[in-house]
Amino acid sequence: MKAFLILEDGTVFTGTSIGSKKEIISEIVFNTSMTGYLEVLTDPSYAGQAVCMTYPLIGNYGICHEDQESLRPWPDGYIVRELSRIPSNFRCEDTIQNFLKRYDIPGIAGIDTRALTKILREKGTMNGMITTNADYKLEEVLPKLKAYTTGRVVERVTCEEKKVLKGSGPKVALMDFGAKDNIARSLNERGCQVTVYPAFTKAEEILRDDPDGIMLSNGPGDPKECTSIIEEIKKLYDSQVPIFAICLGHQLMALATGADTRKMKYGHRGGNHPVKDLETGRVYISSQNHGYMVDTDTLNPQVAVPAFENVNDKTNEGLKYTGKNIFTVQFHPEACPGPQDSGYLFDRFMKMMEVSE
Ligand SMILES: N[C@@H](CCC(=O)O)C(=O)O
Repeated sequence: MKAFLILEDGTVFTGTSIGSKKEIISEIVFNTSMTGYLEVLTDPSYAGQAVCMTYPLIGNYGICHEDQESLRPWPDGYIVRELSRIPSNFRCEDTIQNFLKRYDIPGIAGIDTRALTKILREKGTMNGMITTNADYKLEEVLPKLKAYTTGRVVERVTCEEKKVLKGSGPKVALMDFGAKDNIARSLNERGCQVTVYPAFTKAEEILRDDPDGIMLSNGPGDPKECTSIIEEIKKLYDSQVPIFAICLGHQLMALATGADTRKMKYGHRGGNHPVKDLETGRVYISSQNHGYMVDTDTLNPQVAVPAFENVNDKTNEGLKYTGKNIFTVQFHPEACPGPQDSGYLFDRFMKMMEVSE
């Protein structure tokens, strides 16, 4: 069956329908990772977006549930050049096709994903529609695409109840704004006892549990939509508990302490983004997935200073908080998929918790 991807600028791609036949409108973004499509699909930060994989063959090693970053796939839609019909891998338990169908996620295959990516890079991220309805009327679709906004998405992806994961070491409170499982895993591997809290938990409740450290997770959407969460993060900042934050967590901490964030032209999503540690000058290759960034012009150096910078476009990739045991990164040190270069940042967090004992 044919499917159509209609972009806000009027471009239409015709391909083959994959997954569900449902019609969706979403923000269209691209990810340049060459592998790890399952981790991308199950990364809650993609909620509210339809993701185009630029690698031309997707699905060839199938779905292995153990590799998932959360319980389900989250994108509104999925866009690929070629979908492997017969995955080959001894760990394979399912196909992308079935996986998308099971969760009612529509997609489109067989389109020129390079052409699509070039449009998004030149004009910036835009909204689009994936539909199997060949009788669509462009003049009716385009105003809908222009009017569409992602809105609040953290509430869709956060856990419902607080849960304690095994461990005997330092107690870490992990705020789940849409956390990838590998964040808790990276902490567990270092012996931490991780307690995962729903995104809207009050700071008082977290602090009452007396954590040794607080971890603010990644998550979907525009950080400025998270107004009530930002209020709680202000209180966490005022406590003396060491804090480490990733991606959305990094943006929320910046907003909570008076800095501003803004939307990037087309964001960073992929497994090979070079980031420079501004203290040592060393460059690490990082996994990234973000469409917003902290505007360093709005930083008050008495509150926070840049700690990492993207080597490609010089955008901010991390902050160190002045006089505080707090540091935050825009990239994903837990990787998955991606290079393990920056995994040492979890060790730094462990040291921060030791020092503050
Ligand atoms: N939703 C935010 C953060 C992404 C994340 O935490 O992975 C952004 O796109 O910039």
